[in-house]
Amino acid sequence: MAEVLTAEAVRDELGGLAGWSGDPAGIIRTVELASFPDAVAVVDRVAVTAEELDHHPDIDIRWRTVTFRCVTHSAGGVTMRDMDLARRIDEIVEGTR
Ligand SMILES: C[C@H](O)[C@H](O)[C@H]1CNC2=NC(N)=NC(=O)C2=N1
Repeated sequence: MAEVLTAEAVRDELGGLAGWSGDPAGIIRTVELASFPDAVAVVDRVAVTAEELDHHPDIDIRWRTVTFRCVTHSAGGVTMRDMDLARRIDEIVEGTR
């Protein structure tokens, strides 16, 4: 099972993930899309990737603002699987804009 990262390791990893913040309890990024359908489309693409990875973010949609939170629930904290998922979410968001 993936190991929970230390606070220092999370800080280091977040240095390479623009727009993400957080700590070993979870990392989050909020993005604003052009419209509600665009926001839902991003979430739909993230859903496909999450199924591929068998790793799923917590997602909050408010009109055209989407917040993704990544934490490995089974491990009780943030692991490298969350960093990998965050990078994949970034690719999807940037590809939608
Ligand atoms: C059986 C399956 O691997 C697990 O239930 C997965 C699914 N997706 C998951 N996603 C996240 N973020 N944390 C988990 O612990 C998790 N567990």
